Order: sequence, then structure tokens, then C-alpha cells
Amino acid sequence: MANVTAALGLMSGTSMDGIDIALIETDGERHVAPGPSETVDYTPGLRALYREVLDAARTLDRREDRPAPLDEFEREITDAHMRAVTAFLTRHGLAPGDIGVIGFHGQTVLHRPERRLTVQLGDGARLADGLGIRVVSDLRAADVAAGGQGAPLVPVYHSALAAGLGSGPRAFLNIGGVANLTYIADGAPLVAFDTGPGNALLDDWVLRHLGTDCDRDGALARSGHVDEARLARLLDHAYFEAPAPKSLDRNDFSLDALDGLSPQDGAATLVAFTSAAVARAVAHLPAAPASWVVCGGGRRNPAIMDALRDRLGVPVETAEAVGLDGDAIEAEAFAYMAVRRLANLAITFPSTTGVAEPLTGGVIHEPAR
Ligand SMILES: Nc1ncnc2c1ncn2[C@@H]1O[C@H](COP(=O)(O)OP(=O)(O)OP(=O)(O)O)[C@@H](O)[C@H]1O
Ligand SMILES: CC(=O)N[C@H]1[C@@H]2OC[C@@H](O2)[C@@H](O)[C@@H]1O[C@H](C)C(=O)O
Repeated sequence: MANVTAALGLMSGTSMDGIDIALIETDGERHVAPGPSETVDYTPGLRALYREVLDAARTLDRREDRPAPLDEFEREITDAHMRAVTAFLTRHGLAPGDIGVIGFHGQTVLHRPERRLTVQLGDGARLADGLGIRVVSDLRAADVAAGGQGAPLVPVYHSALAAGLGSGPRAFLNIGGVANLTYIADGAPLVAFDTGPGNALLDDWVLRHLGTDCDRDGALARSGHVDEARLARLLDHAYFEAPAPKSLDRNDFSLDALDGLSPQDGAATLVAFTSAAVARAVAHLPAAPASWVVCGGGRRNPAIMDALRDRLGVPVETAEAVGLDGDAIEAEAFAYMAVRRLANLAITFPSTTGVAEPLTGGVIHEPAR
């Protein structure tokens, strides 16, 4: 096979739970061989700093600005990624010279494509120099600068994975902090967009009421009842009517509509919100998917999976059920996109981000040593 590269992908998503690392071998086209993967948790200190940084980032006008504490946070997460890669390589008996490229997503702190602004913190040059490995970073910026949504980016990789799963209109649903889908049908362009909230609102609600990171196994939501009136209020948002392509910032929805609810009923209502938003997304697809493959942390929440099955009425499976690793797909995708960047292949398309022409993306950083 021509030009197969060993590539590492690094993703730290809007849930801010940690860094996902995945190794794949790929030609950036149809050949994809996933290797080992792991997640390295962020420290509680870094998670707390992220919440401060999200507030500070709201006022940014230029993607290169780094007012405090963004500068400190960027250094800290870059170094956390560096340590994570070093440990990963050691654990798997690999040397920097074995890796052709790293795809480094960084941490999104602001996403306002309508202002042609998307900000991912993470210093690609520092990472490349520190590790002695070529890095591709800032994979969203070119798309947004060209008028695209800059998200979701993973569809190009979902499409490569779907090629190995047989035919039939299928949707991949990633439930991270925000949820996004990719619709794949034979011979048709990909359709992709963010569906609405994923886990982030539920995480915020649980942090506020229980002081814990997430509603582990959906236990809180399963002990509550959906407040249908509040759910209707949450769904009464222009985003759900808007045609695709479209994308969201982590903070586009708030918990205000849930004020006064018990922790249990609030959690149940948020699970209903996530699943109802996915069901609303079907109207924006060329046809209803015959089945759904769910990846991202939300697939571990049985309350969310049950709610999706109820609302979608077709098979809804975890990535594992079709032989994929649902925790690693996003990180694998950034490895795949980095290889496509090196080959100048497109990573975004008119039907996935609304960009006018298929476009590659990412800045290449060659290591100084
Ligand atoms: N056992 C579990 N029970 C309930 N929820 C879970 C469980 N495991 C993970 N989650 C949820 O998944 C979230 C992490 O998801 P994931 O790692 O896909 O997020 P992410 O990488 O930040 O996503 P994205 O980049 O797509 O926003 C956690 O914050 C939590 O809400
Ligand atoms: C701006 C940004 O970082 N968006 C993330 C976020 O998390 C999920 C959803 O919102 C998706 O649009 C995207 O991430 C995935 C990896 C993507 O671009 O495909």
C-alpha cells in the first residue's frame, strides 16, 4: 500500500474530561488500521481553569489573542499533551521516529463561525519541538476563514470507517459535550452537523447539584421524570429549525429553563433534550437513517441510549457493536486528518461544514530538532 503513515491523534473535547490519544496507520484515504488508544484524565486543577478560560474567551475577537488566563492554560494543556504522548510511546515500545505525524486538536474555547472565529488552544510548534515529531494543529481555522462552520470535522473519517461496514443509509452519532452526526448513504454526499447538546449540560447540572463529574450510568436521570413543559421550552430554539450545515459552541444552551427542578427531574429532562434534539435532526437529512452507530462518552449513559432508541425507532448501536472503539474514533479522526493534510487532501466539504469547495486544513509544524 502506498504511503501508509503511522499517525497519532490527540483530541480534548468540550467535555473537558481529558486527552484522548489514538494511533492509526493510514494512507489518508480508504486504508485505516486502528492501533492502541487511551484517555489521560485532566487534573481537577486544569478542569477548573478551563471553566475560567471559557468565561474569559467569550470576549475574544481575534483567534491569536491570548489574554490571561488563556496563555497559561494553553501552555499547561500543551505540556499535558506532551507528557501524555511521551507516556503513550513508552508504554507501547515506540520511539518518536516511529510516528510520521501527530494531529493535535487542542481545546476549543470559543466557536463563533458566524464571526469567522473559532479558537482552539494548543501550541503546535511547542508540541512538535518538545516531542521531536511533526505536528498538524489548528485543523478548524482554514474552514472557518473560508466561510465554513469549522465543525464537525470527523465526518471525513466516519466515511472511511463506514466503507468497512457494508451499505445502507447509516448515521454516526458522536455524543461528546455537544452531539454531532454524519449521514452516510451510498453514492451521496456526506451530510453532517451538530445536533444539539450532548453531555455538557448534563455534566454541568450534575456538578451543580451533586458536585460530581457526570451522571454515572445515567443513575440520576433514571430516577427522575421528564418535565415536558421545560423540555418544550428547551426545544423552542431557532437552532433546531435551521438547515444544515450548522455547528454549536459548548455554551449555546443554558440550564436556565430547569431552575427549580429536582436534580433527578432536571437530569431526566436533559437526557430527553439530548435525544429529542437528535430526533429533530432527522428532518434535515435526505432520508431517515436505517440505523445509528453511537460513539463518544454519551454511549456509556444508558439513559441516553434508551431515550434515543425510543425516539428513533430504528436500531441504535454502540460503536463497539459494529467493531469500532467508540472512545477512540475522534482521536483517530485527527490522526487521519493530519495525514490528509500532509497529502493536501480535503477534510471539509460543502455538505459537512458549508464551505464553498472541499478544503484541506491544519498548520504543519516541523520539529526544530
Ligand atoms: N459511564 C458513564 N455514564 C454516564 N456518562 C458518561 C459515562 N462515561 C462517560 N460519560 C459522559 O461522556 C462524557 C465524555 O465524553 P467524550 O469523551 O466523548 O467527550 P469529548 O471528547 O469532550 O467530546 P466532544 O469533543 O465530542 O465534545 C463525560 O463528560 C460524561 O458526560
Ligand atoms: C468547535 C468544536 O470544537 N466542536 C466540537 C464539539 O464537540 C462535538 C461537536 O462540538 C463537534 O462539532 C466538534 O468536535 C468534533 C470532534 C468534530 O469536529 O467532528
